[in-house]
Amino acid sequence: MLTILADGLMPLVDELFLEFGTILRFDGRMPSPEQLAQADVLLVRSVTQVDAALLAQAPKLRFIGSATIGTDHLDIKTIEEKGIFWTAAPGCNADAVADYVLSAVLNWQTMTGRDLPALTVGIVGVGNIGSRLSRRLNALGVKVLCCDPPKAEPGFISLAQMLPQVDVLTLHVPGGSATHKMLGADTLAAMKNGALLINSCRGSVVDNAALVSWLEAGRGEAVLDVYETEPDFDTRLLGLARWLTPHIAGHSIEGKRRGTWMLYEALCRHQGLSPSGHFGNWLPAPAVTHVTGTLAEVRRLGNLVYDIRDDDAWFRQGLLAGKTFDVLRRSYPKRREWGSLDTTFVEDGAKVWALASH
Ligand SMILES: NC(=O)C1=CN([C@@H]2O[C@H](COP(=O)(O)OP(=O)(O)OC[C@H]3O[C@@H](n4cnc5c(N)ncnc54)[C@H](O)[C@@H]3O)[C@@H](O)[C@H]2O)C=CC1
Ligand SMILES: O=C(O)C(=O)[C@H](O)COP(=O)(O)O
Repeated sequence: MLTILADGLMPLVDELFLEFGTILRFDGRMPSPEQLAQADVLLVRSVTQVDAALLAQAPKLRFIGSATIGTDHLDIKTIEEKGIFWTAAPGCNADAVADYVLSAVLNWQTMTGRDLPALTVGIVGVGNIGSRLSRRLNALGVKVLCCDPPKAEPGFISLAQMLPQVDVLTLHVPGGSATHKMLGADTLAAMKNGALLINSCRGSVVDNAALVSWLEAGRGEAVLDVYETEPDFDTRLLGLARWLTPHIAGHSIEGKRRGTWMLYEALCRHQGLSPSGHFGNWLPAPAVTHVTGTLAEVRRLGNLVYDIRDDDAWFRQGLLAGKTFDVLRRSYPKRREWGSLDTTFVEDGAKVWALASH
């Protein structure tokens, strides 16, 4: 029997992992030394740094699973040197992040009175999130430019080519040394005047000091979910950024459950077992059933499923009330994905399907 040590906010842990042994839960960013000393399996979120210091306290550890897309909180070199198996959950909450960015783009476009087909959006990092976003924006008739040098697909362009052309620049690259401060004073200066920068990947990708100067100079606008200083929050951004959220772009119910399910499947494989059941059993019922409408109503429906402005207001009010970044993340309201809508569209259903599916 295994001792499984899991982040207290991870859903479905008891339901899926009890068959493997005993479950211990931890709250906050770090498990206690006593818990680590007992753990055979460690299940974490992005807030737990799995580094040499943590591993030194966990001599029995054989399996590490992170219910996240990003892996920059895992010291993979040290984990592998110790012969510990590790895995993450690629794509688990990609739809939720695509919903987040779509809401930012559509509400910003309405607010600034720009014409949707005249908008050019640049996507940097065209993996699980970037490609879903590209499909949705294309379905709405928005011009999309893509930058992803590791993929180097035909038609993709460099960041330097993209910066002066786009009205919206949205970042979807992994964190880590290769993308550290990819957006700094020079790159920001190369963007169009009045452009919108969206960062929902990792805070380390944007140089915070350069961003603050760029915003103070009135050169452009920003929508931010992640911060270089996280979990500390630079309060100057409150008066400078258009919409701010506390690293919740991927926090849908579906995305979180999918993340735990992917770790469960990986532990089954690691133990030579077959998963019992399938993920569909754990999906919540559709949020809204049988919506009928036209493509013109996509915007209204989009805000019904997810409206970034509500999360911005909730975050600002929480900070004003003295709550910390981490406390707010822990109390994030329940949120569904576009895919939870059961829609029947009377006009151009194919386009709407592209928005709601991956
Ligand atoms: N704010 C939030 O709640 C969430 C944030 N994320 C972040 O978003 C990131 C992206 O997620 P996915 O799309 O699922 O990852 P992915 O691994 O599917 O795609 C990342 C893409 O970035 C590309 N890339 C790498 N270096 C690049 C560079 N220098 N320039 C341009 N492209 C580059 C890769 O080739 C790849 O296609 C994650 O690594 C994670 O850090 C993910 C989920 C939730
Ligand atoms: O998946 C990722 O990568 C993320 O950034 C997560 O969505 C962050 O969520 P938690 O670590 O709070 O689960």
